[in-house]
Amino acid sequence: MNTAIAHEFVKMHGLGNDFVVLDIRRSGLTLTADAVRAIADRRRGVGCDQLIVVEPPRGDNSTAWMTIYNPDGSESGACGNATRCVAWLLMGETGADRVVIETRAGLLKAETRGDRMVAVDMGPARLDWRDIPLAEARDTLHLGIGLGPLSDPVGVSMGNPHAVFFVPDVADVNLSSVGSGLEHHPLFPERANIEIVQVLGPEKLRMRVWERGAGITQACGTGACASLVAAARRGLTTRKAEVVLDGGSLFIEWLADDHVLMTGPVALAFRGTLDPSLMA
Ligand SMILES: N[C@@H](CCC[C@H](N)C(=O)O)C(=O)O
Repeated sequence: MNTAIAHEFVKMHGLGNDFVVLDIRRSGLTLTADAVRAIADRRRGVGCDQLIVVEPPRGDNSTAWMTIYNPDGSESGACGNATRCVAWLLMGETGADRVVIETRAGLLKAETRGDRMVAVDMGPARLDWRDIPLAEARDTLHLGIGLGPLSDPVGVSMGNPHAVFFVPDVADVNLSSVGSGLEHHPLFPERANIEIVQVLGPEKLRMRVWERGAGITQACGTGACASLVAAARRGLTTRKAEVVLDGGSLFIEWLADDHVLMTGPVALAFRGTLDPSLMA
């Protein structure tokens, strides 16, 4: 471990879902959960919704491995907005217009769609209760749980767990008061990301999110994918929709092979150097 070295980072976001991106492909840094929490702290660290570590590829078919940490120090298998950001950085390095990134959710293929727009194949939506995972066998189309005004979500795994609740109007739900209770519901042994979704039309959804390990964020890429899959499964939309989040829109398509394609913007805010004390 080389925690004494000051590490350079890039601060990026996708629709206001913000990330500290640490490229350790040459430095070989090992991060503790305490270091993740310190870097993600918005007052004493840099501050972010997720800390993203770019590592050397583990297989032959990708450019890099990406590890995703939430600000509470926990690790997630997937992050849609960060995948676009990291893909954009890696494509910028080589000048290529496509790249493959390895994650715990598998190999994710990304390609540029013009100026700071990136499309990522987020892999297949997984709908079996064991994949989410749930604590017991249930029909993932009707999980049958609820809290306050929210009831009966759809369960979807995009490499991370999601519970999608449909509501008449997202503005009427106090997400801060129900988010944590649903994230920690006993049905979700690995906790869950919680989406509330309003159907605006057959190809348009409005979504707000309470992210596992992070709380309310302005956008969640995997949450947008899970919401479109849940809406299409319930017959509320077609398999393609614009998902309007607090931070802006993502364009999601659930392809015939069950893979979910996500297209949206990336933004680079600044570059900086982490003080070694944050990693001690
Ligand atoms: N912001 C993300 C999801 C980040 C991980 C999530 N909080 C989890 O714990 O699964 C996205 O854009 O998908």
